[in-house]
Amino acid sequence: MTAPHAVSATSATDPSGHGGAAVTLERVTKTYGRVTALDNVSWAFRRGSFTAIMGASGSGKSTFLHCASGLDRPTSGTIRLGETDLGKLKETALTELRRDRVGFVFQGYNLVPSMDVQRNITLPLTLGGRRADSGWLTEIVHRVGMADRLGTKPSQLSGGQQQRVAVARALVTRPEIVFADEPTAALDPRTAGHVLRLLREAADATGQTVVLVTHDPTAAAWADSVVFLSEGRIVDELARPTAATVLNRWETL
Ligand SMILES: Nc1ncnc2c1ncn2[C@@H]1O[C@H](COP(=O)(O)OP(=O)(O)OP(=O)(O)O)[C@@H](O)[C@H]1O
Repeated sequence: MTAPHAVSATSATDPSGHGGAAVTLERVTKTYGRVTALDNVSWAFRRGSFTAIMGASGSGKSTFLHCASGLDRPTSGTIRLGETDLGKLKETALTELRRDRVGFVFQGYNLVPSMDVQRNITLPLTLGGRRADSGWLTEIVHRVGMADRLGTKPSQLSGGQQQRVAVARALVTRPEIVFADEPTAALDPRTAGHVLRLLREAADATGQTVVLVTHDPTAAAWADSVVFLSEGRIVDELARPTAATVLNRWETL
């Protein structure tokens, strides 16, 4: 499956300031001992945009995603989700923010084996003591094509089906932003295309902001723009990417 031409943004930055940004990083640095994994990074993800993050192994992609999503705290700098300064939140509040306002999709699906598809999808709501909005639940279950598998356990699903359940789980709280870390790395190209289409739809149909970490130029081509990391810094941005232009830019970095 090939990616459609990117449809909306030509830039992930927000020229109007923080008001239009889902997540803003200001001079964010993350060090591990002597290693500087993120080096004074500033960036804003415009609401409703779909951005791919690319870079060589060790360039800081996972660190970027973990800091931007509140999974980890930077050594210095400021990260805001909307107007909320993550650095000002205590651990419990940060956990609740991640559960209620952020969606995550990982390479390994991370479904709970003992729970059926429906319970896996609604888990973030259950953990937050909330009930599913039945209209929204029905919509996302149909969107990911799992309406007839709600009683199935993850072990009875293919990798692509499990990842579609994980996407539904990421969307069930209507998060402001969805972070996806190599979500298609274990999938064949056609199945990967199905999963990427779901992320594209999340941005286009529901205005969610999507940030995708990937090594794959074909996957990156589903995004509105590609941000390139090298040695912990943002070194380039490519708008309206195609697999060919991503590959070309990658080779000339
Ligand atoms: N927990 C950690 N402890 C020490 N060093 C770390 C830790 N996490 C990351 N690093 C280092 O920080 C740098 C950036 O790592 P990061 O995992 O963010 O890169 P990446 O671009 O996601 O790599 P890959 O594509 O291989 O997953 C690397 O030099 C890595 O060794």
